[in-house]
Amino acid sequence: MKRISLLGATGSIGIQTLEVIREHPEEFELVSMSAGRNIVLCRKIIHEFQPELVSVQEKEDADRLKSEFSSVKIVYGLQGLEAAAVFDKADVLVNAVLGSVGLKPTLEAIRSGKTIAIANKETLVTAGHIVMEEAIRNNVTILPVDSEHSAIFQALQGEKEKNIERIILTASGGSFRDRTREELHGVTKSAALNHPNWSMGAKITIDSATMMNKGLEVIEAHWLFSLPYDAISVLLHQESIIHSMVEFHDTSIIAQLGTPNMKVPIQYALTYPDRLPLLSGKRLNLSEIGSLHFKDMDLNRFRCLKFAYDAGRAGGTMPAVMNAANEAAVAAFLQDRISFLQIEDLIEKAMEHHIIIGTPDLETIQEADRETRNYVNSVI
Ligand SMILES: NC(=O)C1=CN([C@@H]2O[C@H](COP(=O)(O)OP(=O)(O)OC[C@H]3O[C@@H](n4cnc5c(N)ncnc54)[C@H](OP(=O)(O)O)[C@@H]3O)[C@@H](O)[C@H]2O)C=CC1
Ligand SMILES: CC(=O)[C@@H](O)[C@H](O)COP(=O)(O)O
Ligand SMILES: [Mn+2]
Repeated sequence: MKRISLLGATGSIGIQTLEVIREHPEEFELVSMSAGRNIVLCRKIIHEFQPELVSVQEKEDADRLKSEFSSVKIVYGLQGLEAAAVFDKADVLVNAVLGSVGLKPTLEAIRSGKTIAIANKETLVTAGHIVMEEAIRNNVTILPVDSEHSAIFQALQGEKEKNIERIILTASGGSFRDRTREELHGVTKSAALNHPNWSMGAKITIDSATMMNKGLEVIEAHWLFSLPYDAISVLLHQESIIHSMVEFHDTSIIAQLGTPNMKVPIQYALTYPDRLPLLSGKRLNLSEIGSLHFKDMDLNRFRCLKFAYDAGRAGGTMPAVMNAANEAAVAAFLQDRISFLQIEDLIEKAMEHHIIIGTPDLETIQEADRETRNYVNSVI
């Protein structure tokens, strides 16, 4: 029996993780969890899964839940997130919270010896060097949940790092894949939120439309697989059937395929190195699909991908700054405060404005994150 702590239980990945737990009650148990502000769903999850510790974002919500669930330990805020992450009865932390708020709880969970199943890509983007160092120091395994990284991780089983030529992350192209830059002026929020292949939370769906999602994934891959940026490439693949590939020096390419279903990588991270049958979800039928399409990535069309390569190569505080600018800009777009194309303008401005600090510690990263959010909001 694997005992799970789940951060972001009320989100897209969180809900799918709960489905995996529900489908395999003999294998998995939810022992602690966090929600943000969706208290209606949080309450339902507590009733069904009966975790021992629950964290929510706001104190008022925590007070309300305390009066309803006397046998559950209810905590709140950033300290609450950390308490849920390090809960002593948990073996594994599934980090599916949104944004760089996921960083500190991940580090605390690593220090307390938990295996980490990481969906929260912002954690690795902002402080990959610290996270990976801490994981090595504490002999902790970090298992990818992001579909592309899970694909690469699966393709690398039994392979030697020294034989890798490059990895190829596939990108669907998002909601505006077939539009030119000129056609992006005035696009609506609802059009941007209409991802062609995946049903995901709002922020990552916008990241997908700006191609920042792939940019974050390039940096995430750099840390997870210890590869230089020159060995990480991105390929447009509109069907999201090949989730990513590894090319070896002998020219062989190993790819992982499947219908777009996040329960596969979530479940694999929870069962690794074993597998379990997936009890819900469509099997891939290639003859039904018929053909798959591929196209080189145009960095002038998808500027956010270029920003991410630049930030990753620059290193230091720059990836954290790029990420914070993106989080602030996407939040503003979702609140109808800026247009779609202003997202990338704001990220570019924030990166130009920032003076890099090399090999930053956690406090320096958190300060750069705060300053960048303030800067972006002041520009808006
Ligand atoms: N969705 C997907 O298919 C994929 C997602 N990812 C990554 O996984 C992470 C989660 O994505 P997704 O599930 O789509 O996001 P959602 O927006 O659907 O869910 C986010 C979760 O985090 C909680 N949350 C948000 N802000 C805070 C906060 N400040 N404090 C505490 N809790 C908070 C939300 O709570 P509430 O809703 O209760 O307010 C919710 O539970 C992201 O990093 C994303 O990039 C990676 C690959 C695929
Ligand atoms: C499901 C998942 O892992 C997302 O990160 C997905 O990859 C988004 O798709 P694109 O960013 O390729 O549009
Ligand atoms: Mn992904």
